[in-house]
Amino acid sequence: MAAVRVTMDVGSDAVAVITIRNPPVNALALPIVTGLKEKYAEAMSRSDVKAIVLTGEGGKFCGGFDINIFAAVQNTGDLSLLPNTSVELVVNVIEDAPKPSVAAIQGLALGGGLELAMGCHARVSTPEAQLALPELALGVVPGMGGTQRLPRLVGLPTAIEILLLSKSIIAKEGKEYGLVDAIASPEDLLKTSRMWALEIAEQRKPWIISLRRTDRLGSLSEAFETLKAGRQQAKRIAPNVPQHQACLDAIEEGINFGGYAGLLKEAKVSKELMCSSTTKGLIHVFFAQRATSKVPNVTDVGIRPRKIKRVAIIGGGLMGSGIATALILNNTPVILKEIDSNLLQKGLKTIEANLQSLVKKGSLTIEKMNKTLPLLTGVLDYSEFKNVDMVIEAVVEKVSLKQSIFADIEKACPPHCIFATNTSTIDLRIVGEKTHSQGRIIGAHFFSPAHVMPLLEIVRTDKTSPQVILDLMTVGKTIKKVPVVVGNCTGFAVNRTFFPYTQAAQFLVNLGVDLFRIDRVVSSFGMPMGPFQLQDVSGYEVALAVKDFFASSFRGRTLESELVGLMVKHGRNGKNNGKGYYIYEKGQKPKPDSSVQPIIEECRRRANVMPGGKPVTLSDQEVLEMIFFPVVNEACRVLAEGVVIQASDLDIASVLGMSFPKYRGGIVYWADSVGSSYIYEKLNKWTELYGNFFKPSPYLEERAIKGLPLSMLRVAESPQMKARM
Ligand SMILES: C[C@H](O)CC(=O)SCCNC(=O)CCNC(=O)[C@H](O)C(C)(C)COP(=O)(O)OP(=O)(O)OC[C@H]1O[C@@H](n2cnc3c(N)ncnc32)[C@H](O)[C@@H]1OP(=O)(O)O
Repeated sequence: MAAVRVTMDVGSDAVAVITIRNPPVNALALPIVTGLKEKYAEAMSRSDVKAIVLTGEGGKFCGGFDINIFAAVQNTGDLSLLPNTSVELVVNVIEDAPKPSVAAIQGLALGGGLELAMGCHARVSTPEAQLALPELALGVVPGMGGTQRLPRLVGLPTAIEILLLSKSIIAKEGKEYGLVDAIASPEDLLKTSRMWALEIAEQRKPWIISLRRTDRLGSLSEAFETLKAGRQQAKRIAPNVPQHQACLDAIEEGINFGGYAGLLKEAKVSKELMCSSTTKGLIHVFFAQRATSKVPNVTDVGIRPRKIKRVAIIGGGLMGSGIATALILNNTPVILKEIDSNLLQKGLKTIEANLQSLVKKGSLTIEKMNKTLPLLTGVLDYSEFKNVDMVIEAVVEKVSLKQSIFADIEKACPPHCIFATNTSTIDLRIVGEKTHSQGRIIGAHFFSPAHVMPLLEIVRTDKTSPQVILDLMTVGKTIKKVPVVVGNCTGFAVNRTFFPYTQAAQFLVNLGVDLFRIDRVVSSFGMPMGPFQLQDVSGYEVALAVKDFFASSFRGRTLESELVGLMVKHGRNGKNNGKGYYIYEKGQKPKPDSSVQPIIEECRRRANVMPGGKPVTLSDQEVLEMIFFPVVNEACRVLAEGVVIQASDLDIASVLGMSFPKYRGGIVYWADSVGSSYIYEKLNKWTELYGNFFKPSPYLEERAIKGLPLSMLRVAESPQMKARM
C-alpha cells in the first residue's frame, strides 16, 4: 500500500513544492498533519527556499480532514484525538509564516482541504476542480478556519449559501467569487503556482492573509441582516439539527470580534458538536454508504465490469421514463419500448419534460439537454433489441405480463444481455420462471422519481451471476445512484422493511388518531412528509397493487384497512387528480382536506378496532413509536434472513429510498440508539392489546434479552431460534 506522507521538492527557482500523498483522496490523516508541519519547518529554515507551493498527489488536492478520526473520537469520547489543525497548522505554520504559500489545486479541495488552501496566500486551480466546505452535511462545522476565511474571501452572503447548503462549486465559479486567484490548465498548474508564489515573495503580488481581511464583509448592519436571513434559512432547511446555527454562531463571533476570535469560537462549537447524536448519525451514514460498494463474492473476486453501451427500457410510464431520463442524462443511449404509439409518445414526452424541469431548476443547461435527447429512441417492437446490453422492464406489477415479456426478450436479445426488472415487490424467480436465463436476471429497483431519487436497490437471487451484479452496480454508479445489493424476497429490503409503516399509520387512524396529526408527528421526526401525504404523492394504485403481495407473503402479521379503497370509491386518487387526504392545487402547498373526515369515519366503523368504541389517547411519542417500531421489527427479519449483507446497508437503503432522516443514521442505527429492549417491551405490550402485527420477531427478542444491538448480525443462534425464524 502506498505510504501516507508529505514530500518536499525544492526547485532551482527557490520554490519548495510540498505535496500531500494519502490516496485515494489525500485526506488529512494525522501523519499528513505532522508531515506538513515538518516540511514547512524545513522550508522555513532553508535559505534556498523563498516561497512554497502546497499541492496534492494524484490529481487531487485534498478531500478534507480524515473522517476516521471523527469516528475514533465518537467511539472513545476522547476529544484529545483531534489535533489543533486550525491554529497550530493553518495559522501558525502556513498563514503567519515568513515565507508565502500558494495552493495549487487540482481535482478537489473539500472541507479541511479547502481550508488549508484558504490559509495560503493565494490559490491557483485547474478549471473543473471541485471546491466545497461540506462539513455541515457531516454534522460538524468547518474546523480549520472555514467559517472565518470563506466570508472574508467571497463575501458573507455567498459564504453563507455555500456553507449552509454544503454547496460544491467549480474553480471557475470560485474565481468569480474571489476564492480562487488564477485558473491554470493541469499542465501549467505547478508552473503558474510557482511563479505566483515567487511574485508574492518578491512583493510583485500582494501577500494576502485572508483571516485579517475585512473588505468583503460589508458594514456591520449589512452583516447582521445577512446573518439574520441565514438563521431563518437554516431553520427552514435544517430544523432538527444544531450544526447550521452553530456555524452561523462562529461566523457572527468573527464579525463581532475579529477572525481570530472567530477561529476560537469555531473550535469550541466543533468540539461541542463532535459527539452529538446528529454528528454520529451522519458520520455513520458516510461510512455506511461507502461500505455498500464492497459486496463479498462480487467486488472481491477479480472480475471487471463490462461496458454497457446501450440499454432498452420496456414501459414508458412514470418509472420507465424516469429510469430512461437518468440513463441518457449520464450519456447512456436508451431504446424505449411501448405497446402503441400513443403510449410511446407519452413516454417520450415525459422524458423530455423531466429534462426541461431540470433546465428550469438550473441543474441542466439547454445545450446539455439538446445533446441528451438524441440518445433516446422510441420503438414499438423488439427488432432493435439485438443490439442492447441490458433491458430494464418497468411495466405494471402484473406477474403474467412480466413473465411473457421476459420470455420475449430472451428470444430478442443477445446472449450476454442483462435482464433487469424494476418490480418493487414481486419475487424475481417468479418473474423469470418462463426463461432459461436465471443467471442474468436481476432486480433494478429504482425509487420514484427515478431520475431524482438516489437509491438503486439491486436484487439478486441465488442464481444471479456475480458478473451481472457487478455490471448493474457499475451502471448504477455511472448514473449517480447509490447501488445497494439485496436478496430476493417480497418487497426486497426497502419496501419490505417499510410495509408496516403505512399499515401502522392506517391502524392508528382506525384507532381514532387524527390522520393529519400522524403526518405532522412523522414530519417533525424528520421524514419529508407523513405516510398519508406520501400515499397521495406515490399514487393509490401502487398501494392497492402491493397490498395483496404483502398479505400473502407475510401471513399473520399484516393489517388490513379499507381506507385507500374507500378513498378511491369516493373519487379521490391522491395527487393524480388533485384530491387525496390533501388538496393539491398548482403552485400551492398541499392543504389537509377536512372533507375526508366522513370517509375516515366510515373506515373506522368498518374496522371497529377502537377499544370500547372510543378513540384511544396517545402522546406524539407513542404515535411515532407505534409507526416506526413495527418497521424496526420487520427490519430485524430482513437482517435475520440475510436480505442485506450488513445492517448498515439497510440504514443507507432507508435513508436514500424512504428519506428516513439521514441525521438519525438510518433505521437500524436509530433503533439501536433507542435500544432493543425498549422496542421489544413496547411491541410486546401492543401485541397484547392489538394482535400479532406488533409481535416482536425472534431476532429482536434475542437481542433485547441479551442486551445486544440490532446491528450486530451474528449472534450464536440456538436451533429453537432458527426454527422460529
Ligand atoms: C476540520 C475539517 O473542517 C473537517 C473536514 O474536513 S470533514 C471532511 C470534509 N470532506 C468531506 O466531507 C469529503 C468526504 N468525501 C467525499 O465526499 C467523497 O469521498 C469524495 C468526493 C472525496 C470522493 O468520492 P468518490 O470518488 O466517489 O470516492 P469514495 O468512495 O467516496 O471515497 C474513496 C475512499 O476515500 C475515503 N474518504 C473520502 N473522503 C475521506 C475523508 N475526508 N476522510 C477519510 N476518508 C475519506 C472513503 O471513505 C473511501 O474509502 P474506502 O475506499 O475505504 O471505502
